Amino acid sequence: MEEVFRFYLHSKTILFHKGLSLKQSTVDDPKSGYGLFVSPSKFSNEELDNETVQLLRIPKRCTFNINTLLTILGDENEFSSLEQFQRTGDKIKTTLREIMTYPKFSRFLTETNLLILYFMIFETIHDSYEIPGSIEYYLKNVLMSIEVESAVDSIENLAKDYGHYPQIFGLQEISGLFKDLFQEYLDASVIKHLYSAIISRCLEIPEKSDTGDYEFSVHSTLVPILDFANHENSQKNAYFDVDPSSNDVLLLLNTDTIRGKSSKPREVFISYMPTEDLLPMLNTYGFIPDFKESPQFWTISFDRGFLRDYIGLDLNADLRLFYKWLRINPVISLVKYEHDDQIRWFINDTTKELSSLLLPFIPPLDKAKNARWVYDSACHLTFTKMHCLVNPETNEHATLVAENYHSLIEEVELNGDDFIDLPPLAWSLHYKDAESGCLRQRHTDCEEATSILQHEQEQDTTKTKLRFVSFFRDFLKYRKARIAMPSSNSCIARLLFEQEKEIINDLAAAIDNKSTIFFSDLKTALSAEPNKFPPLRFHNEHTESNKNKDELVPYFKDPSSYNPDRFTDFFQDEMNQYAAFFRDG
Ligand SMILES: C[S@@+](CC[C@H](N)C(=O)[O-])C[C@H]1O[C@@H](n2cnc3c(N)ncnc32)[C@H](O)[C@@H]1O
Repeated sequence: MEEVFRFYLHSKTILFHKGLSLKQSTVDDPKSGYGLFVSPSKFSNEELDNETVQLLRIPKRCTFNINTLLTILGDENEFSSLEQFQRTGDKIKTTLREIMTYPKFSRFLTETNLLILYFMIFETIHDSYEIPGSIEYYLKNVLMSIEVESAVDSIENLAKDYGHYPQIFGLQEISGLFKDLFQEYLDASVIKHLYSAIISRCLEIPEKSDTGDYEFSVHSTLVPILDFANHENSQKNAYFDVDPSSNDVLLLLNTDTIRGKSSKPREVFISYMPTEDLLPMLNTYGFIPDFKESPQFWTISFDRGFLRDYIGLDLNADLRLFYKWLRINPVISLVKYEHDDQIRWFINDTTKELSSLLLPFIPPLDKAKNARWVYDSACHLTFTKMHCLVNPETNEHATLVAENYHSLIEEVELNGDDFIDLPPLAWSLHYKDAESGCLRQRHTDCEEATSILQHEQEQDTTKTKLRFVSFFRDFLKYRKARIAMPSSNSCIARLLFEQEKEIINDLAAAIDNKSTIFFSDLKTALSAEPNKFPPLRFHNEHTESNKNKDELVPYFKDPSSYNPDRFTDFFQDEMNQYAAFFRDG
């Protein structure tokens, strides 16, 4: 890699500070590879008087993002002849046109994926077609030559144990897409290598727009040489920025990190992720940073099968169906934190999403006499009733309408999606009316339920959390057994399993020893927030469980004899609320 450094240094396209060099990283992790270094003695006193000093200036035309690639490929001067320029251009156009016809392609259209797609095309055609020199050099000597491993390398096996993590599931889908598109031309290992090399080196680089005064857009970009800077939040001494006058990318060193220090070379560190969310870091960069002083996060995604089979709650249907109908993301944030000289994992109950996850754990009303939530296994008849009232002309075919709703609901309940895209008319909430104190029941969505129950949630927080902790302890036991025999022994899988075991052991011990489990009980402010939760998983081609057909409610029950008042005191309100759905349907 030193040769690559020398190549760019001598090419004079990129401006280097004379104190900058490339060496093996000082980070004690076999994944750390090469890193950038500065020699403090090479900085003048004048430079050290400033807050920052420029280590690299990389002109926009030397970087690779979707816009710069189009500019390079559209420039005839980048090719040896007009004929070569046209030949390559035509080949790329036809290849892209074919790829666009791939049925699932639009689902994966992100800037990073397009960038990967272009480089895969370059790798496929570079033996027979001319590729502009700057692209070919970077592809051959950087992307294809570096050592890299990300979760995509062992994704098929990882997905067996972690497929319920949306990030792993998503990676499996995208890796399947690139495999489908390029397996005829490239080895599976090359496809994975190129994918990992690009995602681990891409940076979100701002670019000043030509139009607005201070308008910037951000692009997923590969930046030669800057992409050798390693991540270390606790020793971060540099950052990248853009020169708004030229859109050149700059690497800037904070001079206080070298001022008055020994003349020994120091590694340059930037931050890939200011708040360390460990699964995305492992997925993208293939390593998990050591815990220093800042909190680290992990978002647990509950196994959908565990939710389906869990019997510890007094629900008359499974927890998976509850979360699906109410569109609740079955995930919970955890935080690794140092408290009383102990570093361990806590449940991060500072997120607003937790109240939705806890909805099914709110204790029953009146000492268990009244279930809090009731599932209506004949809810297709509520759908039918509303449908026929909104569309009176369908009344005479009510049985047929019921039959249709029955099959639709059966399908959406059993598919692999995390949510059901229908009005939430399957679960009925039982609650005490805040004003009258009377018992009421109604169908609600998650927001409505959270707001209705806010008062009770506050009163019953301790009981609700206790019920959740009991569920969570069972979940930890289930996961411990589940990952006892990992289905992959790749390096990434080992890191992932070790990390999950650490989490399970910490939290199981805390629960068993009655130590603090919830972060809020530490009575201290959390200095960082976790990243946004991963999206709900969408996997409707897959059937999750095969319920015994005998268990299913027959659809032929006479719709006219069905009385929805058994489940709601607000039938008319609900019908008005969802009328548009039934009218459209
Ligand atoms: C943008 S590249 C940085 C240059 C890279 N070290 C190389 O040799 O090409 C990102 C990769 O560097 C490694 N890396 C960066 N920071 C690291 C750290 N703190 N610990 C371990 N590996 C790190 C990971 O392999 C990551 O995927």
